[in-house]
Amino acid sequence: MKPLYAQSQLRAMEQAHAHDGLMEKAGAAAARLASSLLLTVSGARILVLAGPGNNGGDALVAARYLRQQGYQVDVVFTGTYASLPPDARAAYEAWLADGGEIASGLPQGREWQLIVDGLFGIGLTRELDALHRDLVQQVNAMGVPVLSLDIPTGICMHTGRVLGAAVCAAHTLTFLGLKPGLYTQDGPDHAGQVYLDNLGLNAAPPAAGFLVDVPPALPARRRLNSHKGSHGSVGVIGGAEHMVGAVLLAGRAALRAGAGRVYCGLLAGSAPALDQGQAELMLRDAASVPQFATVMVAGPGMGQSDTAVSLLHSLLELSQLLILDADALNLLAAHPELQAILHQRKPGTLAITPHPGEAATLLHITTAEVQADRVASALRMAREFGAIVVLKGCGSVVALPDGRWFINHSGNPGMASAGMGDTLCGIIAALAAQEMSLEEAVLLAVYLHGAAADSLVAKGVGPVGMTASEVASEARALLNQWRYR
Ligand SMILES: NC(=O)C1=CN([C@@H]2O[C@H](COP(=O)(O)OP(=O)(O)OC[C@H]3O[C@@H](n4cnc5c(N)ncnc54)[C@H](O)[C@@H]3O)[C@@H](O)[C@H]2O)[C@@H](O)CC1
Ligand SMILES: [K+]
Repeated sequence: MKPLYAQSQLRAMEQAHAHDGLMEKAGAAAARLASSLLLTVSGARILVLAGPGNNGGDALVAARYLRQQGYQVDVVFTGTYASLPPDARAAYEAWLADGGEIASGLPQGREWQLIVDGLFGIGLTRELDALHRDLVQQVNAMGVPVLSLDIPTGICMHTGRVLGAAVCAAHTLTFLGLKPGLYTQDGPDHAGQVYLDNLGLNAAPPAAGFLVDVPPALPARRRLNSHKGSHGSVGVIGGAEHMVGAVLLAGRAALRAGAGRVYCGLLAGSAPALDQGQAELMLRDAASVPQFATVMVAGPGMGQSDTAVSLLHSLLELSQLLILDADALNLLAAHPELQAILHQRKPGTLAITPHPGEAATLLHITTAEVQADRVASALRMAREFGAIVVLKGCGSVVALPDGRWFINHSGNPGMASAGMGDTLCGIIAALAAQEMSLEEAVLLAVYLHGAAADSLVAKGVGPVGMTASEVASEARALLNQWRYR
């Protein structure tokens, strides 16, 4: 896992090393990356966009090095010399002293092989003004690869939100530390490939959060002398009329992620007695399922009937590890008496897995407000519900009641299809049933779920048409590969 930093921490790093020539190092690193990206184009022409702050300073340093290497470099500067911060002013002067020229608008009739975006970095505090919005839109329309410095201009470093308009970069060279906005919400669509240069600062402060970009803790290796009872029992409750499949998907995923036994409790009156496609699943009366299971999932296709409410009520009062999704979350939002029970549960025994719409219902705000700051929304739910939270979506956020948070770095848009959430719940439950803590199970399941989808894309199964069942099977393959090979 890699550390993610808040703006205040990055500022503190900058200030602690104010005399270490960080901007010079940042610009030099940018020039190195730019020329490596341009290897095949000798004498290429590069457009460098420099904004009104230190991000612009980085760009001006990069421009100078690139020009010295023989590239033809056009600089467009959108700030005013008199308002430049000192390092950026020095970079501006050095560029001119080196023979470089400055334009205030895009030169016409030129073609560039690369654009370096140094308009705004972590100092962007508000929506882009009309001038910058227009420039960003023109850049995006050119179809030329863009290297963004620190963060694509227009992306909020904390939230990944687009502030008015944002540069769509092919590459982002980020400095000192990774920013959450590169990895969630709209960040991943704009950042392209992300490279980190720590500018020689090896001692980093404690992280604000973490990027989950490698498999987190795995379940223990199985003892040879083990039996199905050694690998835990998962129960899944839901599946009201017309929604039986949601429970079966969760149950099947739990089997594939290694649960020793899986029980499914379906609420539908017309529910089958057997899963024809997965006879290993044990279908039982919903109310009886918790007595067989060490870990429970409730919510997939559960509906909002009185029976569902009373089942959920009794489940919340039991001591098993519990994962709530879908309708269980809607029920929780609609019934304050259910919420009251949550805080009586032992810490670390409840996980909730809302998508942004369900999160909005739980927090009584709009989906747009949830998405405006996904990390803050997830942390708020973790606190208010005393639960481990997975806020699903691009860059799923895992938040814990003690304030720790994580952004998941696996997955792809092929996962935006029905049943993926049910599969995730089943995987979480199976991992928790195999003696992982619920926190460990959630982190591994979220990463594994996305990694399985990525693996399918690499094999040509998706992103279009990838199914939740395929993801569950691929997750099984990866889990075995990571643990046993
Ligand atoms: N100071 C240092 O030591 C270092 C700074 N670095 C670079 O400096 C960047 C941060 O620099 P700054 O703090 O100067 O911030 P930026 O360069 O990101 O932008 C800040 C400037 O833009 C203005 N601004 C903010 N939002 C605006 C908007 N919507 N429309 C118009 N103007 C707006 C601010 O008033 C300020 O003048 C980093 O992202 C990184 O690229 C790196 O070189 C590392 C070292
Ligand atoms: K930038």
